Amino acid sequence: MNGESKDSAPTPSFVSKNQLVFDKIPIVDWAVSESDPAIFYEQLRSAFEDVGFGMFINVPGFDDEFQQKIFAHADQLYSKPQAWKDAISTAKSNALRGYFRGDDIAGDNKAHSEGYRFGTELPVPVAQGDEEIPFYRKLQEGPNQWPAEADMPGFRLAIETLFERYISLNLKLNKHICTLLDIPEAVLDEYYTDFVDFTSVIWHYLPLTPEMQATAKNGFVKGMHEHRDPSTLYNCLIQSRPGLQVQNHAGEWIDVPLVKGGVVCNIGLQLMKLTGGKFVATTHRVNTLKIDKDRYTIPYAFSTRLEKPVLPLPKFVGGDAAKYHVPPNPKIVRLLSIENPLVRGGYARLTLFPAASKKLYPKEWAEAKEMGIL
Ligand SMILES: O=C(O)CCC(=O)C(=O)O
Ligand SMILES: [Fe+2]
Repeated sequence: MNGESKDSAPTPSFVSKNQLVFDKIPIVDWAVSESDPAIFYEQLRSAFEDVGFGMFINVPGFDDEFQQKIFAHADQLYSKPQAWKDAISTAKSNALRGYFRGDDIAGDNKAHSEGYRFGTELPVPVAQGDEEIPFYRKLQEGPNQWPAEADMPGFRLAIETLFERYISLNLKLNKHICTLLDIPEAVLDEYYTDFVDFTSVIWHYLPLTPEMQATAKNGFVKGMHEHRDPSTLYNCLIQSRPGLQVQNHAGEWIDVPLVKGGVVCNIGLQLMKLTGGKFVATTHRVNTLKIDKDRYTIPYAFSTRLEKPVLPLPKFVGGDAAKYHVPPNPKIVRLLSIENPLVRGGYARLTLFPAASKKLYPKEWAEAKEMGIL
């Protein structure tokens, strides 16, 4: 049994006393946000408080036709020869921008996926005098590696259009979250940088083969390891096929369905902390056993200010709102116990992209292994 499956087996201590044991992902209908706010906010509350995930429908700009065009670009990208993809490898970018494989790493961290990572277009950080640039800044700041336009006509424009639409969704969702929590919008704004700092990946999950099937443990073949999103308030994602699973508060894995034109949004650990546990960051994974054809997903999240410690807001101090939610994965508990938000954020990023970070940050990767967070 490998470490991952040991961690994913439900243990008797992982039973929530006060949290709804959900068996499906709530629908949040953006179309009723204006016509019937009471219904909308109840849907949003249930998604973020009871489950930690919502399937958002009727989000402007995310219709199925648009999403299919984006997935066609992803399909074209991943159909390119391996050497072409390796030419834009994350191995050339300290900020882990570009292409990487999740399956060229041995052991527990091997995942049946490849990815292409983006962030805010920024220069590589330059050291002043004899100052050392810390690893968490190197991981955060740098330029993207776009493919040549002639190789992938229209790709950059389409992906940047998607990012613009995600920005608009995030800005509106921030407002709705503040309304739901009954806090001024400025409170949330303080956790963001002055410019839009974001992280996004185009994931390609490889379809199940008999060889992969033979490695199944506890009904799981690793597309992505189980985790909670560490360094974001929340995350939004479009998907071309099912495969994502969310762990309910009794330890069972619930499939996230494919809803055409839907956007999956889930709470990250930062927002859980900020709300004293009122909003719940829920463990999730991608199970290749559920994937019979190539699956593409594109998550997108605003990054929070690296240096700003995230503590429960005054109205959530005391944990009255906090539900009893025992994190099931000891690796996540160890990650969360790192005090310094900068270092914790850096390690969090390493754990999300182990295949890419092992090569670029061997020292920090070995440390993370040693600390038991990888
Ligand atoms: O691709 C998916 O379905 C999940 C991705 C995810 O959980 C992540 O990027 O944090
Ligand atoms: Fe995630």
